[in-house]
Amino acid sequence: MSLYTKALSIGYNNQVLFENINLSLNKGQLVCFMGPNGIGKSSLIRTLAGLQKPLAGEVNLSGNDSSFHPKEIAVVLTNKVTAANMTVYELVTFGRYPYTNWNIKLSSHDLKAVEGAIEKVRLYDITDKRIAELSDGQLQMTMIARAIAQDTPIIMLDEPTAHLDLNNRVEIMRLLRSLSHEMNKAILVATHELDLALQTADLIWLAGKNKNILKGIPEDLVLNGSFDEIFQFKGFDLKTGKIQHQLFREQTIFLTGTGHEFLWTKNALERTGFKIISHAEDASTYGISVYVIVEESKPHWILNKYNQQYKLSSIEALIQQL
Ligand SMILES: Nc1ncnc2c1ncn2[C@@H]1O[C@H](COP(=O)(O)OP(=O)(O)OP(=O)(O)O)[C@@H](O)[C@H]1O
Repeated sequence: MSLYTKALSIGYNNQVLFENINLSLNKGQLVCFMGPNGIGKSSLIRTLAGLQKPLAGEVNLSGNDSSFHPKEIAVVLTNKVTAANMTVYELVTFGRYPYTNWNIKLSSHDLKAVEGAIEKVRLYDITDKRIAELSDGQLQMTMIARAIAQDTPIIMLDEPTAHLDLNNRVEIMRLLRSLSHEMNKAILVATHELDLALQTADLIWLAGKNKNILKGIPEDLVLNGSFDEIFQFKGFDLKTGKIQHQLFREQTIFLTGTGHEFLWTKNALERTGFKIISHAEDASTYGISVYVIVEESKPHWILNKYNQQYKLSSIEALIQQL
C-alpha cells in the first residue's frame, strides 16, 4: 500500500502552509519530514492521515479514493493523552480497536499483536503502570507501541523522539527503519533530529521556502545545499557534521595518527581553538606537532613543541602542555 497526493494544498482559512504538493509515501520506505518550527509539518501529517481536510487537491491510498480507515494508517501525534487511569498495557491494546468490537474480547491474534508491540518497544517493565504515572518518554514509547499494535501498512509519527534519551531515540529510529524494511511498511516521521534522520531515512521530505516540499536521499540534500538553504545554519557545518569553532589560539598544530583516538584528539584541539593541519610536506613549519600513537590498545600522545618533546597519557594533559 502507498499513499500519494495530487496537487495538494493544506493549511487553514487564513493561512496556506503547503501548495500544489505531489508526494508519494511508498511501502518499504522510512521517510523523515523536516523543516523549521511552524512551517506546517504537523498540519501535513494530520491532512495525510485524513484527520484534517485539505484546502485543495487530494490524498489517495494506492489509487483508491481517500476513504481512510484505521486499518490502513496508524498515527502518533504530539497531543496530550487524557487516559490518566488506564494502564500502559490497556493503552497499547487500544491499537487493536479497528479489529474488535468494544464488547468483544481481544482474540489471540490481537493479544499477539499487543505483546509483539510491547516487546518491540521494550515496555515489559512498565505495562502495569498508569498513564498518569509515566514520564514523557515512557508515554511516548507507549504511544508508539499502540501504533505498532495497530498493525497498519502505513504509520505516521509526529516528533516521536521528542522526549527520549539518546539510547531510546536511536532505538526508536532503528525500530521504525526495521518496520519499514522488514515488514514493508510505509513510515513517515516528522522530526527535528537532523543527525538521526541523516543516518536512518531512506528519503527526506524537506519543507521548502515557497510552500513546497523538496525530496531526496539525505546525502544528496546535504551536498546540494538544500539543508543549508532551509535551516540557515549558524556556526555549524553540515558537510563535515561539526560545529565551527573560533580559531582563537592563532596557532596551527600539525597532528597525525589514526583511528578514533586521532579523531577525538582533533575534536578536542579544534574545540580549544587550535587550527589543525594533518597533511604537510614539512611538519616543522608549524612549531608544534602532535603524534597520536596507539600501542596494545592504549593511546599516548607525543608532543613536539619548539624542540622540546613530551610524552602524555591523556588529551587533557596534552592540552595543558600546549
Ligand atoms: N488548528 C489550527 N488552526 C489554525 N492555525 C493552525 C492550527 N494548527 C496549527 N496552525 C498554524 O499552522 C502553522 C503550522 O503549524 P504546525 O504545527 O503544522 O507546524 P510544525 O512544522 O509542525 O511546527 P513545529 O516544528 O514547531 O512542531 C503555524 O503557524 C500554526 O500556528
